[in-house]
Amino acid sequence: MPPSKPPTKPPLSSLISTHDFAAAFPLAVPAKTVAFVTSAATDSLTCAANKEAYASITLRPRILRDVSGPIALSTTLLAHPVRSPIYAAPTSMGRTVHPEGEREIARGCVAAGVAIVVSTSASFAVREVLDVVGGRVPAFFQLYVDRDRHKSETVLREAVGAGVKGVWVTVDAPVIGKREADERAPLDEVEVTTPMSGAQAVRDAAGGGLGRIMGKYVDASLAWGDVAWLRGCLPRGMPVVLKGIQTAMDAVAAMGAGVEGIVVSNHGGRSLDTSPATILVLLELQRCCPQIFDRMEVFVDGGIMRGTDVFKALCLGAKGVGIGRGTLYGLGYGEEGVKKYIEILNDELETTMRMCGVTSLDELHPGLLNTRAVDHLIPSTVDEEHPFAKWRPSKL
Ligand SMILES: Cc1cc2nc3c(=O)[nH]c(=O)nc-3n(C[C@H](O)[C@H](O)[C@H](O)COP(=O)(O)O)c2cc1C
Ligand SMILES: CCCCC(=O)C(=O)O
Repeated sequence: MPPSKPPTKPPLSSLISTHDFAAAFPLAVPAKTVAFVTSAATDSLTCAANKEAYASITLRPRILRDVSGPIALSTTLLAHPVRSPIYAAPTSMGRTVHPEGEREIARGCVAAGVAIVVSTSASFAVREVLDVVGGRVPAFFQLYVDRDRHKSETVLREAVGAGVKGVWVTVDAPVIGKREADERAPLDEVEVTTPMSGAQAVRDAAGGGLGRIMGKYVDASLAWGDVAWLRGCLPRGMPVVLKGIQTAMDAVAAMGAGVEGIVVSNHGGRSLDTSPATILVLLELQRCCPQIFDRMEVFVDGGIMRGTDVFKALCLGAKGVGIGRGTLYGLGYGEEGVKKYIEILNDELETTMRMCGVTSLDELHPGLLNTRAVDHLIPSTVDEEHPFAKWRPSKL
């Protein structure tokens, strides 16, 4: 028998859903890249829960409301106009997927008219990515704070100088999560450098985990008081967003710290396994601290695979919806793939809106959802009366 030919990736024209992109990804990139991108922390329960929780919330479609007119998906993110609330969440080391990495993601975002968030651990310097953007869509900078704060200050100066519209500080990864598939996959298949963090991909005694090795610079001492330090590094008026809020208590604390936005995120389940699905955290914020939605922009990411998922997040108050792995699945097909991935979600969102009797984003509200199946999972208060807030370890 002749050796069987390795399967080749299907043509872009044949992909019609985000699931098609996810299935094609392993055929488009090296095995190490698949392990790095698709892996999640320990048992991947949160990664799965992010998706499953969307399925547990059902829609309450309204009928006979003349939805023949155009659908308006355009909105603003931190006051910057975009064609859709969907944006490219920050993802590191884009060159593991495509030689042009984040620059190619940027081209896809420009073509789709959506915002991009550039990671500190991008494969290109922030200016090289923003050169591609050319001011045509808003670009934000995701900051991992370096243990050497001078390095962070330099990177922030470069990001501001390059023209980013805000800084998103990641707060759900004081250390990088334990991703076993990434740890096990040999490191020698990919060449990785991250110019802004200056990290080197060198295997160590713990394994070949790209995320862990490249994330060693991240400062675990980061604390609430550092919001003032960050403000001091930025020009007046530059928005600050905390990425990785997972409880109403911290959402309220973020409001108290005076930031302009938060991202409800668990890093796509890559940080702490068994942390709650992000759509449930969004529901918790609606129940426990609805005032925050008037004071800050609330974004969400994690597990979004369908227009109905986007719709549910927007109904629960999200101003924007981030796509992490999906952007990289699209990147497997270059700029066109990124654009198509976003447009598939836009099309599905439009269909969902018409079916639910609405034609513009400002008509979305929680009443279009039935959350009964998950209500028992939602903590109901943020104050000290809450049993979790009172809980202390009985044995120290
Ligand atoms: C390969 C990969 C790299 C990532 N790198 C970063 C990063 O550098 N900074 C960050 O804040 N989040 C990072 N994330 C997390 C994403 O911003 C986002 O929170 C997450 O992927 C959303 O979940 P989803 O993949 O299910 O869409 C990364 C995610 C992936 C999959
Ligand atoms: C560079 C550190 C890790 C990047 C990251 O955030 C991720 O892989 O999820």
